[in-house]
Amino acid sequence: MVRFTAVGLRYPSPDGRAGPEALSDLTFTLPEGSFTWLLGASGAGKSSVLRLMHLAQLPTRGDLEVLDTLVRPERRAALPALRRRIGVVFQDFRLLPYLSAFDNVALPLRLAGRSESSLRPDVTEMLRWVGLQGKELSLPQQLSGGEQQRVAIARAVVTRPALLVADEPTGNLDSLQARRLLALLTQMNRLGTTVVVATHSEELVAQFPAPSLVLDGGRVVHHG
Ligand SMILES: Nc1ncnc2c1ncn2[C@@H]1O[C@H](COP(=O)(O)OP(=O)(O)OP(=O)(O)O)[C@@H](O)[C@H]1O
Repeated sequence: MVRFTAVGLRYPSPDGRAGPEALSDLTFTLPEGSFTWLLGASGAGKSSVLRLMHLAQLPTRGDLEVLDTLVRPERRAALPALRRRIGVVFQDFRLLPYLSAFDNVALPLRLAGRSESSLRPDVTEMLRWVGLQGKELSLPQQLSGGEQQRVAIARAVVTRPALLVADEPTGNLDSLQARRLLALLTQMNRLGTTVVVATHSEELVAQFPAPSLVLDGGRVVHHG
């Protein structure tokens, strides 16, 4: 479950002083196991909301609960463990260019201290799930955009996250690849993961109907 209660976010301005609020008075709840579209014009605050959800940013006011944990600056020590339960997919993939598809997907498991023998079947299964069997040894530059994004999805879900957030994950894909990617995200959702996807694509939203959270000027203008 993700709950925002009167959350505000203020980024520092270039002179180091507090800038204007990028997000104001956000109050909403995303139930466990839900799928939510995050919509709004450019600059409305979608990425900022997702950054709060995956704990890359802390609110400057209000209460934020992620996976039933109240996120507070004074509880910073608890954040790394909470972050490990959250998967993130970015528009620009953010794969490590010098690692193979296998090693990109294996990375979060290696960072969590999993042994090589125990992670190998999980990584192989994830790459098969996203349709990349046979491409395990390919470097990102040897893969198409859609294939790279599928590696990024496999990397985000290999740890079996309880929450998966995706920021414009289909922005660099053609419509067929975008539909395939959404099919994977909805499949994860059916398996119990809470999923939040920010997008500009009305076409995609029409193809995968689900509740939406709509932002305008850093405020929620519709949820449902
Ligand atoms: N690191 C930052 N420092 C200062 N201001 C920021 C920062 N990141 C975002 N903002 C501001 O916060 C507001 C919301 O930006 P955000 O990136 O969340 O919008 P968005 O809806 O994701 O836009 P887009 O669809 O273009 O990605 C904007 O006014 C933006 O200028």
